[in-house]
Amino acid sequence: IVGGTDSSPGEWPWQVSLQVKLTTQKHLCGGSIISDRWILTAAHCTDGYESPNIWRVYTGILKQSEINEDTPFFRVQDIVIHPQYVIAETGYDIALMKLDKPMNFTDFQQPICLPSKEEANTVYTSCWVIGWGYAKERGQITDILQKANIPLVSKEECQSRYQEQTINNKVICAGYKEGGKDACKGDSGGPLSCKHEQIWYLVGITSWGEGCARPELPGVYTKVAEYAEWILEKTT
Ligand SMILES: Cc1c(O)cccc1C(=O)Nc1cccc2ccc(C(=N)N)cc12
Repeated sequence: IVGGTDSSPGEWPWQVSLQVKLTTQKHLCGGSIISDRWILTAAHCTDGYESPNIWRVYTGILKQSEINEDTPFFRVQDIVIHPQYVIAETGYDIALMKLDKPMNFTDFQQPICLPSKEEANTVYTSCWVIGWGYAKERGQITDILQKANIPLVSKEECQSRYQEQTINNKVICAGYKEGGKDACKGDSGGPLSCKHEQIWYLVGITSWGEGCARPELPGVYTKVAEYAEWILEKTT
């Protein structure tokens, strides 16, 4: 996250760190808890890492430095990638990870609400992007989970900024005209969480953007409400 601030323990209990263990282990992406066995993330996070066995899901974590050989994690039993996904910029950047066993919900790990298809045109006024991703374009993974509140941007404004891509109703854009606050590499797959009538909803999944936090170049997020049926079909 560029231009963010440190999160507090338990502030974003649905946020997970998705890590890959090969010869070494590293944080690759964020993700969101949506039930006791399912994590929602971005399909592009699995590019080149399609095998469920190499993934480790860390829940209830605030700092990456909390993670060591003794830190408990969930294994991944199954990865479900949207069938129409090709690359982030052309959409359908959504994937599900099924955990090897159900998690117990606590103050530090619990699900976020999915918006329904009917709520696809709700006007959200308080949205936050969260993650351990780069704090600048040529950056690195941060230790403490970062948060930044970002205003949503209309589809028309977003399309005018990205002439080479198609900005349709299945994505949602967020950013400041002057830049400065945005998601970045390593935040992918994480939530764009919006509070509406005292309830938090998973409105977007961090997907792509030209650079990070550049003026007039908003972040592009998979619009979760457009995939409510697909998610229910795959997880029930
Ligand atoms: C290509 C690239 C890097 O190599 C390093 C950092 C950023 C980039 C880049 O252009 N964009 C990005 C690459 C990977 C994931 C990204 C996620 C969000 C955003 C966003 N602005 N909301 C930009 C991303």
